[in-house]
Amino acid sequence: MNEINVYSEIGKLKTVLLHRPGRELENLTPDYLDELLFDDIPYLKQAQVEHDNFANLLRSKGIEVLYLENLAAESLINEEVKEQFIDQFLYEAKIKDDHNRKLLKDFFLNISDMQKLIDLTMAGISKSDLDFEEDSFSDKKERDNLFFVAPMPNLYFTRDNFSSIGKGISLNKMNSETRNRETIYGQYIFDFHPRFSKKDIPRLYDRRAKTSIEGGDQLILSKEVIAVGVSERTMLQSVKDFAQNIFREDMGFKKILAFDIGEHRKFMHLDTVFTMVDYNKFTVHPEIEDELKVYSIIDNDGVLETSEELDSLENILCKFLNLEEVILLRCGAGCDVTAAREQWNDASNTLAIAPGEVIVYDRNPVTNEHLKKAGIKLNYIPGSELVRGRGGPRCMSMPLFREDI
Ligand SMILES: NC(=O)NCCC[C@H](N)C(=O)O
Repeated sequence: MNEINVYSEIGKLKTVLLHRPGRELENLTPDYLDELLFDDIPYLKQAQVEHDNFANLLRSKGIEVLYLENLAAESLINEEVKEQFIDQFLYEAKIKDDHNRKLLKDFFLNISDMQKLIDLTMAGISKSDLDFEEDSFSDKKERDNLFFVAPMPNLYFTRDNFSSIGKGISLNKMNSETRNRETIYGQYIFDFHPRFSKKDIPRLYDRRAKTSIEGGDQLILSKEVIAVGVSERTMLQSVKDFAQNIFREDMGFKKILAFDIGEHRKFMHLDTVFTMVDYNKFTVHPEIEDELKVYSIIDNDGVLETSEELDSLENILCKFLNLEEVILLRCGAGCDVTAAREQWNDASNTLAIAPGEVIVYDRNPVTNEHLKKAGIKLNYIPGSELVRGRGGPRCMSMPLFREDI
């Protein structure tokens, strides 16, 4: 059996990957918020309560919930792999000072519990955690820094650093340094984890690529069509490279739609403004509709053909998904102020767990009511702390297996 099977956005969800927020959130401080892509510092205890509630809801629907941190720990299968991981982790954490790199390496090597080791690499290591000689820093920037190793607070957005697509995975090159460090866990899971490493899972993108692509921009609209956002995080060139790899693997995907949503922090990925909730129903943030440009990319005998689609979003979706009608459910239900506020709080970032059934934050009542009136079944989760990282149910989950529709 394949471990990865994702040919839609809405097929019944069977297995999903989460990351329970950990101490990395407590290593957020005001001076680092911008660099670490956060708007505020969540209260960890409450964020964990909210996240556990999300995981329990998924389990109550019969969905297998896996945790990134557990898979990563289980991937350090022997001392050799452990040491290779530590070396690569420290290299990517840019510990320039040889002396401190050696001390940190010894510190990590001495941890025999792999879970503890992984959790620490995620949380980061502050200067107050370890008793190192400050004077040994040659570089002023390193001396002034609060951390030896910076935390990775965005890990609970498992949607972004790699994506399951068809039977393959796109191990993404992230746009920011902080998020690109996260992709090391996916690398070790797919190289070494007993459940995933032996399955010949096709690789659809390389985390060392030159241009970035992020999972929040990758949406599987049908078994033939993938939408990819061209955004603050994903370049058109990356979409073309990704398309080439998709067509090479011959998994049945025939068309890539590149949705150019512009570069904005408030909607950094396509899934913050557009998600699929049923066979012919989509959430959409009205602010993107006027500016949106859509390009279709197909494979013509080994050569990519790209053309701009000059039509409304509805008509483009009808055409490419072979549908008679599509319904766009606008965030804020027609009110621009509500749309702006609720989109900021991830009202359009729904996670479909079956056709017509989604998980949403309870804090967006207007958009939620609009979806409900359109016949969508809603499951609510609280997210007052989780939302401070700017992501909703879709951002916080990576489906590994969906039933085909
Ligand atoms: N798919 C998503 O939109 N994920 C949310 C990512 C939020 C995170 N703070 C980031 O800026 O990358």
